[in-house]
Amino acid sequence: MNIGDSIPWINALDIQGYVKRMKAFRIKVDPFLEAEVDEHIARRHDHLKNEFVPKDIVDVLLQLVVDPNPDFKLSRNNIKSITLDLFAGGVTSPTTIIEWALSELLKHPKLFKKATEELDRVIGRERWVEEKDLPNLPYIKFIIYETMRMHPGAPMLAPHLARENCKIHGYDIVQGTQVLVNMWSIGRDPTVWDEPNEFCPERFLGRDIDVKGRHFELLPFGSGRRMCPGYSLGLKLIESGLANLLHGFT
Ligand code: HEM
Repeated sequence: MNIGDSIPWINALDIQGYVKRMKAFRIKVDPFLEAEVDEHIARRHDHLKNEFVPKDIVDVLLQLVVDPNPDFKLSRNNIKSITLDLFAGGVTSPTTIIEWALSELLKHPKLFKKATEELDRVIGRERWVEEKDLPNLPYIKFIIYETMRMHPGAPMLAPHLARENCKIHGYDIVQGTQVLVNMWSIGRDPTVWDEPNEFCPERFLGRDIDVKGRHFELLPFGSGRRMCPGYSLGLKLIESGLANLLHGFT
């Protein structure tokens, strides 16, 4: 967390050095994003005589730039920012969860064995795990749910803003207040979870809980209209990444 977000007069001091690091990162990553956008524009021009068929998200975003009657206008900076957002969401979040899952499994060899037994039974030793196999690997899914309960990728989700005055648990929340949902402490709350500090994927067995934002005790992707739009892709990346690592290595 950036302390300056909560105590605005401290913000200018940048005491954690986030703004400095962000600016350094921008200098590093901007040439890459510029090159991507240029390359896509060039490819678009090459196809100008034939009908251009967008191949990826940058093509789609560029379409919005040239659209004569857009619902909203995108700038080059917007395209670069959205692309960077997708990299951050699509790469760092899933890999963090996979690392936590591996860390827990290394501490719990019995669970590790149970996971590899499921893989041997469902997939066999002759091939890798594919996307179509994922619905048949419930134990892998429970490991991931349990990992996200104890180690949510975004422990405070993203900051939200109260659009109107409201009351939560007897507290008055004034319109315009920044609201943070502490997913980390909900995931460790003993009134919600039995033995919350124990890593136990079996707790999900036979329970109707998923991570789609419907069960407020487990919201690693948030909930409602600002919920993570990449949750389905994110889950598949984690499930297939973890399953293949467990399947291929000891
Ligand atoms: C395991 C992986 C992921 C986790 C744990 C995760 C988690 C989250 C969380 C907690 C939020 C904020 C939700 C809220 O405050 O209510 C969020 C927002 C977002 N996520 Fe993800 N995410 C993951 C994967 C992805 C992927 C794969 C993408 C895209 C390729 C993505 C793109 C986004 C974007 C664009 C937002 C902002 C949405 C908005 O503000 O309206 N995420 N994510």
